[in-house]
Amino acid sequence: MERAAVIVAIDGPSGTGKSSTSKAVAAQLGLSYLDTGAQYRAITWWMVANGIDIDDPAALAAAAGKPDIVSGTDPAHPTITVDGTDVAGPIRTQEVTSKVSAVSAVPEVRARITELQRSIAAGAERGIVVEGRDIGTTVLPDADLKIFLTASPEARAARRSGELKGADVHSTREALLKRDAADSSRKASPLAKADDAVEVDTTELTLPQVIECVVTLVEEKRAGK
Ligand SMILES: Nc1ncnc2c1ncn2[C@@H]1O[C@H](COP(=O)(O)OP(=O)(O)O)[C@@H](O)[C@H]1O
Ligand SMILES: Nc1ccn([C@H]2C[C@H](O)[C@@H](COP(=O)(O)OP(=O)(O)O)O2)c(=O)n1
Repeated sequence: MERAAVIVAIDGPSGTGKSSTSKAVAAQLGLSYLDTGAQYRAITWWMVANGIDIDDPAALAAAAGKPDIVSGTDPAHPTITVDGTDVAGPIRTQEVTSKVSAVSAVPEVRARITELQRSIAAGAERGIVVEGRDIGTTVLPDADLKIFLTASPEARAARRSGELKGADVHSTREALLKRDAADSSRKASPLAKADDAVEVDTTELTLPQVIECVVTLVEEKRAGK
C-alpha cells in the first residue's frame, strides 16, 4: 500500500542543525526538502539588488510581490532561483545575513513567502521536511511531526564560525544572538516552539545522532504510535 504523504516541520534558531538534519532526514526517507530561510534570504537579496530601502517597511511591503522565487526540493540538490537566476551563493553573504531579519519581519513579505511554502508542501507527493522559524506554529500547523531544535549559543557560534572559515567566534556569537532576538521578538509570526513540538537540544549530540533521533520520531508517527 502507498504510504500517505508525511509532513515534518523543523524549527529553531540559527546553527542548531536545521538544514543539515532536514536534508539528511528527507534523503533517508525519500521525502522532499524545503529550506524556508533560503526563501527569506532570496527575497532579501532581491530587495538589496533592486535598491529597495531595507529600513523602509512600506517600500519592502510594496515590492514583496515582485520577485519570482523558485525552490528546488530535492534534498540531494536543493536549489533556489530568483527571476530565473541561481542565487544559492549570493544569499549567503554577510550583507544578506545582516538584512534578512528586517525584511522577514514585514507582514506582506511573510504572507507572500508563506503562501509559496504551503503550495510547495501541498504538492510534495511523498511528503516533505520543511525547516524554518515558524513552520510548526504558522505555516503548517497541521504537520504530522514538529521538531524544535535548540543548542547553546556557544555551540551554535562554534559551528557557524567553523563554516565561515576563520570567522571570530565572539563576533559570530553576537551576530547570531542579535538575529535570534530580532526573529523572536517580531510581531508577525516570530521564531517560536509550537506547543506540540518535540524539543531536541543538540548541544551535546553529533549530527548523525540528531538525524537518527528525528528519523525514529518520523517512523514512530508513521507506525501510528
Ligand atoms: N549536532 C551537531 N554537532 C556538530 N555540528 C553540527 C551539528 N548539527 C549541525 N552541525 C554543523 O553546524 C553548522 C550549522 O548547521 P545547519 O544545519 O546549517 O544549522 P541551521 O540550519 O539550524 O542554521 C553546519 O556546519 C553543520 O554541519
Ligand atoms: N520560516 C522562516 C525562516 C527564516 N526566517 C528568517 C529569519 C532568519 O534569520 C533568516 C535566515 O534563515 P536561515 O534559516 O537561512 O538562517 P541560518 O542559516 O539558520 O542562520 O530568515 C524567517 O523569518 N522565517
